[in-house]
Formats: sequence, structure tokens, C-alpha cells
Amino acid sequence: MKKVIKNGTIVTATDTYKGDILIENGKILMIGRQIEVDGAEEIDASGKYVFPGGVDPHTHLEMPFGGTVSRDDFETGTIAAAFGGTTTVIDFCLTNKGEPIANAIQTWHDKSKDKAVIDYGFHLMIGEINEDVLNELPTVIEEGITSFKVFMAYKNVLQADDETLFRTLVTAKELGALVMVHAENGDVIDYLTKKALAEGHTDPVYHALTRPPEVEGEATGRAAQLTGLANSQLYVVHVSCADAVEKIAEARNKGIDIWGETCPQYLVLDISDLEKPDFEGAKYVWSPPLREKHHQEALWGALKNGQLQTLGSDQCSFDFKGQKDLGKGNFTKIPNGGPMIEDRVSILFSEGVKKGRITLNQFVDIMSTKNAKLFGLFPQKGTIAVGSDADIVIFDPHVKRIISAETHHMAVDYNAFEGMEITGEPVTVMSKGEFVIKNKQFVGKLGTGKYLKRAKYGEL
Ligand SMILES: NC(=O)NCCC(=O)O
Ligand SMILES: [Zn+2]
Ligand SMILES: [Zn+2]
Repeated sequence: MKKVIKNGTIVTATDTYKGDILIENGKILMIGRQIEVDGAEEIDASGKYVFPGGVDPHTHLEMPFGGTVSRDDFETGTIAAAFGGTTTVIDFCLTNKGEPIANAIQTWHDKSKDKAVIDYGFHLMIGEINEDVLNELPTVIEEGITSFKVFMAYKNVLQADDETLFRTLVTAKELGALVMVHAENGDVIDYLTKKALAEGHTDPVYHALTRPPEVEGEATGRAAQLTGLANSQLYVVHVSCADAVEKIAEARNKGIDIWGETCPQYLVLDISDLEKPDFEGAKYVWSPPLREKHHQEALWGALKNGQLQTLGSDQCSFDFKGQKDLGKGNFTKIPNGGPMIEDRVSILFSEGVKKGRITLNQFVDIMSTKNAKLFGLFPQKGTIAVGSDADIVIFDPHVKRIISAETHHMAVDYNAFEGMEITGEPVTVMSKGEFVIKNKQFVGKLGTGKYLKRAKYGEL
């Protein structure tokens, strides 16, 4: 059945205008001033914004980590994402050294199939480069996994060495993939954490104190230099501090093809959250860690002036009770990660647009369009245009609400933004023309979200 979204203010990364949107067979068929179609279902968007669905380029759903598994899976995670106005996620497929990559990818297909309510793609983690890996990568690209992730931290677990990073950059250039890095100096962190524990420092705040901004700045600068040397392309995930922003800006000024993502937690939370009593600081343990407050303005400034281009959630949720408490008495055993998928879009709108830090069009670009472009999904995703998937968010820009675990839709037992008042909320969310959220109620079906084969980097 055809649908028409009527009387809304359509906002894309470049334009803001009043118009109606006609949808048929999952696609946007027409955009115009007054569209009347006999028999079409009409959805009134008067007084609301109509955005392209958010594209979250950074999630870890049902991911094994720190001796446990992240709580939100492709079912609860994508439902929560939809409530928050996100209609596409790109999740990290982890690999194990010595095991075929094809097995790892199959594991991620098994986790997601018949569960997701919005579309999804995968990035591939590269932990080693050898002949077997090199032989498999062309097939990986053919299967639409066109971004490779290298961890420069988590020594003895996920961390890759510089040779692996460099060879990944060289190979990615040849194959048309975008390399993503978790940029922290894992060796220095390893030294600092052992020293802290030896001195008897076990509280959650030591997670941040043993991963200072310098270790992120250093790793970001190193990755950027290696990208220049390889004449390749790099996307730095979860940038948390001014030190890393400076390195990205410096590299961009030199003409290096480098992009930077930050996350909502770094824009609104700070290191003082890690000092909360009764082990509550563990709720805020993720990597890179929360920083001193002044870093927030550097991140907002970088989003405004284009030195950072995207917002990912880095969703990797663990319950406070039963998971985070694995690290009671030893901060290094607290599983790293937090629940962010649901509030990513609304926090950017409320703290960014409403507070005048970014424009409405920048907001759409940062939470959706740029992500779709960088990761080979545009214009199928990331915009409102004739022929694009009808992934659409009808957003009330005036409603005020308090974020709380009591009302969120993630499976996890706390919300990192608990008690924060924000303005603006998705009311209705469509994936490929079908309602997933209708008037703030979940009406979607498990399994309607499908795997997305993505285009090569730069090939639109
Ligand atoms: N960010 C975090 O602490 N956990 C998820 C894995 C990662 O992105 O490093
Ligand atoms: Zn990371
Ligand atoms: Zn992550």
C-alpha cells in the first residue's frame, strides 16, 4: 500500500523545506508540495521534522568481550536503535587469529538473521595479516564488507601491531576498503595499568587515569602518518579528546584521507562520572575513557568545523549487576562499553542543534548522511530523495523528556545518561516504508531488517 507523509519539514544534509513524501514498495517514489494519492495511507507530520533514518556506523551487538557478552543483541539492539531514530547499523564482526574469516562472518550472520528490525551491515576486524587472510579479503569485499577495523589497544586480546595496521592500510587501498582504527597506545596503557594495580589502585576511575589523552593522541597521529605513507584511507572511531582531534586536523591539512567519529558519551559526560561511589563509576567504563570537561568543547567545535564528521554510538552494553561487577576490586576486569544506541540521535539534536552548536543540516549529515557516504550505502541510505529507501524518522523537536533506564528499550539494567533532560524525540520511524515505531510504539517485526552489501570506499 502507498503511504504519504504529509505537511512535515523535510531536512536533509543540505536542505530544509516543507513537503510531502510518497512511498511505495519500500522506496521514496515522489517528493512534492501537496501530494494526493487515492487510497494511500496518510501520515500527518505537521509541526514535525522529517529526517532520513539515522545510520549508526559503530555498534557491538552480542559481542564477546572481557569474559562476557554484550547484553543487547540484534533484536533488542535494533529495536532500541529504531526507537532512537536509527534505521541502519554497521556492526563489528570480530575475528580470531588462525581462524578463517569466512567463519567469523558466518557467526555474525547467524547472530543477526531473523532478529534485526532495521537493516544492518558489518565491518571486519583484522587482527593479523598473512597469506590466508590476504586470500580471503577479496571475497569479503565482494560480500559487501568494505571496511576493516584494526585495534591499536587491548594488548594480548584484540590489539594488532603496527605491521598489521600498515599492511591493512596498503591492502585496503588496493581493494577499495576504508580502514577503521581504535586509536590508543595499548602498550603504554598496559604499562600504566600494571603500575596502577601494583600501587593498589583498583577503582573504576583508574580506567581513565591509565589511558590519558596523550595515548589516544599518539596513536591517532601514528595511524594518520601510516595512512599518509600507504596513500590509503582511515576512519578514526570514537574520538574522545582534543589531542586526537588535533592529530586528525593536522593530517587532513596535509591532504591525508582521514575521517573522525565521536560518540554522544564524549560530548556530554566526563571523567567525574567514573568517580561515582559504590562502584557506580563502572557504569562509565569504556575505551577511550571519559575525559576532563574541556575536551567536550573541542569535540563540538570539531563537529561544527568539519574536523570530525560523524557520530557513532559505540553501543556495547553490559549490565551493571552481573557484568560490570566482574571488575569489583580490579578496574581492568570491568567489561569495557556502554549502552548508547538509543540516545545517539536525540542527544545530538538536543545538545547540538537546540543549543546552537551545529545546524539542523549538519545534524542530519553527522548522524546519517556522512555515515552512509563513507560506508558505501549512499544514496540507498542516509538521505530523503526519490529512489532512496524509505527509512524515515518523524521527529517532534519540542517535546521534553528525561532519559532513564525505566523507559529505555535497551536490554541493559542502567542508562549512562540517566536523569538527563533532552528536547526532541522520534515519534514515528519507518524502515523501507514499513512502520517500525508508530506513535512511539514498537510495531515492527523481527527479521525485517536485512543484511546490506556495501559499495567499495569512494565508489558511490
Ligand atoms: N569502546 C568500548 O569500550 N567497548 C567496545 C569496543 C571498542 O570499541 O573498543
Ligand atoms: Zn574501540
Ligand atoms: Zn567500539
